[in-house]
Amino acid sequence: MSSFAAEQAYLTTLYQRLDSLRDQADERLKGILLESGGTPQGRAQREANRSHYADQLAQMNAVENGLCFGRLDYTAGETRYIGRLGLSAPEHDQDPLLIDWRAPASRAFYLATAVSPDGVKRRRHLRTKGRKLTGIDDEVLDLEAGGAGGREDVTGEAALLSALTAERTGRMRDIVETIQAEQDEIIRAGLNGVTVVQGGPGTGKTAVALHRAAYLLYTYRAQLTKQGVLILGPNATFLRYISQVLPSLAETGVLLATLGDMFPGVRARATEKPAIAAIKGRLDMLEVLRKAVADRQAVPDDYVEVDHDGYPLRIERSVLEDARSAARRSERPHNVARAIFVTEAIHALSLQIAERIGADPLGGENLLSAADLAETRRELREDIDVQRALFDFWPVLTPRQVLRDLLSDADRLESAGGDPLLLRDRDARWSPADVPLLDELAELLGVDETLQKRQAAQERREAIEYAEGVLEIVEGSRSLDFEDQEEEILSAIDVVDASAFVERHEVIDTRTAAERAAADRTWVFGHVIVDEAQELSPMAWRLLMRRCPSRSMTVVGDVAQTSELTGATGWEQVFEPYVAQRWNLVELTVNYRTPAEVMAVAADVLAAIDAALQPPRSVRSAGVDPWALRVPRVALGAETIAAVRAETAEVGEGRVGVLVPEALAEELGRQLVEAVPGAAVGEQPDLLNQVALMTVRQAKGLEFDAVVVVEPDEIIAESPRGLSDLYVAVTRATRRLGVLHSNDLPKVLAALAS
Ligand SMILES: Nc1ncnc2c1ncn2[C@@H]1O[C@H](COP(=O)(O)OP(=O)(O)OP(=O)(O)O)[C@@H](O)[C@H]1O
Repeated sequence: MSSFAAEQAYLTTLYQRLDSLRDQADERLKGILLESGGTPQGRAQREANRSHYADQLAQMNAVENGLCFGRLDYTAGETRYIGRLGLSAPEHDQDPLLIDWRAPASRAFYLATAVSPDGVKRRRHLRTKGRKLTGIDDEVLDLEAGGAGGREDVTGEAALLSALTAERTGRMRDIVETIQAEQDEIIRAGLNGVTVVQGGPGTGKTAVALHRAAYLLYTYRAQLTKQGVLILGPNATFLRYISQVLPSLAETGVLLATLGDMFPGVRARATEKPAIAAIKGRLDMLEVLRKAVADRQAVPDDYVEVDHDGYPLRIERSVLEDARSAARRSERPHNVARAIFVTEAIHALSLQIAERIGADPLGGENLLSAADLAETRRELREDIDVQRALFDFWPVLTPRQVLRDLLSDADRLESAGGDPLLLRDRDARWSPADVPLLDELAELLGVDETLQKRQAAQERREAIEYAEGVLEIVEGSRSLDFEDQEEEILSAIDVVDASAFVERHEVIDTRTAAERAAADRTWVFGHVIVDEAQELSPMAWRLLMRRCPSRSMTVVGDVAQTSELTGATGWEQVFEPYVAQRWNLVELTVNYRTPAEVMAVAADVLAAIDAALQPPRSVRSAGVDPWALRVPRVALGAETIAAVRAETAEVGEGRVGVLVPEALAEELGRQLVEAVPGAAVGEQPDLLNQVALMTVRQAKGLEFDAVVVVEPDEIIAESPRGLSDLYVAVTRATRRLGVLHSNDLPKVLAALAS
């Protein structure tokens, strides 16, 4: 049999095995779905089994394409097949049919080279379409057996180049078939500690981050399935761009989010001026927020008077000041310390009343007993007017309320020491830079647990009430009157039955850790991965560190691409405050995206950002020179359309990205859509369209077969980090780069001027 036929036969065996395992899981799942009743534990176990088989099925469905992509032949005669999933043989004592790419036994597939073959004689890449084998690429690694050939710095060169030159689709693909050695090292690093991956554009940072998530979930499954893994990306368009990678690797338990999603209940998507976002991102905001909360703990100029028990009761400033000092001294969050404030104030007021009504007319000791005083305190506590007055001086606050009030009220802002530039409309939508502020406020305010407990008790009471109603219908008996106190409920009804009923009917939480984490501000993740990490502000880092007290993190980024004004220009400044020196820096040096011709242009821009920075080395040339075209300003729209048409013709099914200055985005977008219906423009362009026009900020992390950069000098001028923006823009291309300009070409692009 030819080796092609033999490999096809093996693939067929693998798919048959996959089908049979899938049928088994399907049968079991159906069986479970038919079961009902049982004890609460039994139901919980059933739910666990259900989700186990459902996950298995989802995984097996996900790996249908590219199930097996590699084979290793060892000098000792052994052969291993590598794939997206491990497949055991039908007989338990036989070797596995397929080894998961993440298993230690697969490692040689990514690392073995002719110089250090690690016992591997031949690495074979299998190319497939559906269940059919379409091609085989072999690398002989045993120098004595036949010589290596090809390049020493990449593994699986043919397969790699075919992946890199493939047309883009608007969605990132997994790279599991061609992970390179320097990437593999990072993907398989241990779970603990902070790993910072610094790498130039196109070095595979995003790819590495995603494959690392898949690796960690495979290797530390029990721990991470419970706690979940968070991947934080720069914006929603980017998250959509990467959204297919983990499912194609059969992993779904990861929360993909932007900073704007990190405060449950808020979807912060509003855009704002970079300068405003920068103010919000600086650590000075901490003091402003502290002051804003303290300002809510106000006292009257003199006193307030309320009606208590038919008499006027004066609440003096000094009473409130003392109560406030006691509450502040506790250093508890505002809503938690409120109980102290109220207790202290009530105590002082009760003494005031005692003075009035218990004074001995003969000048002796106060006539009120301790019990009388306690009764007075109870009455004060229950007096709605007193409650209201105290609420005004120490209200229960929510983060949204405090931040909205602060940012929309010039007096509050000034009093808190906030920059007047922050002032905005009261009904303005939340922006991503607001989220760390909301989170910080949530910490400063805390949650009044008595309130929370009361709410939980109330919910349970309602459930019992409902259960009791159901039992009542069943028994055709008594009606009940519920009081506020739970104890009273306990004595009033046969709670054992009703609460047992509630328990039995409580919904078992079937959400994954990722889903539960998304709804819980205080969720602590097992691992946090941050992409485009250079953009995060110091305030945003504080939020993230709270979500990851174990500091088990992978942070990928490029300090030369920083756009945000409070973004990082060095990694020390980010991590020093949290982990001192205990973080690990690794670098990626090879650019897989951008061909050498384009990278030569980018290198000049990089040199202008910082002469000490080295551009990553391109792994290939495209054979096409980047172009620049000077056009009259009035013809910019028409010329952009013409360039888009020309580039579209060049890239076949591939994608064309038009990157424009912020100030021109709307107008050029409008003209483009008129001429090229379906072109993606606006705040969240749909990358599945063949042509997309956006600002550089939106294009962070994305790539296109052809990129047209419009008015580069304006891109530079728009921001103090304009050169970094231009660097990002020119490095988005996988094949072709063009520049349209009506003004002079910026000096950094002089190489294009010929
Ligand atoms: N080992 C690999 N095999 C195949 N393709 C790869 C490999 N590494 C990277 N790529 C491809 O190179 C391109 C760039 O990768 P990626 O987007 O992860 O880079 P990046 O470092 O995050 O870039 P940027 O900083 O510009 O956002 C992607 O299309 C990715 O699929």
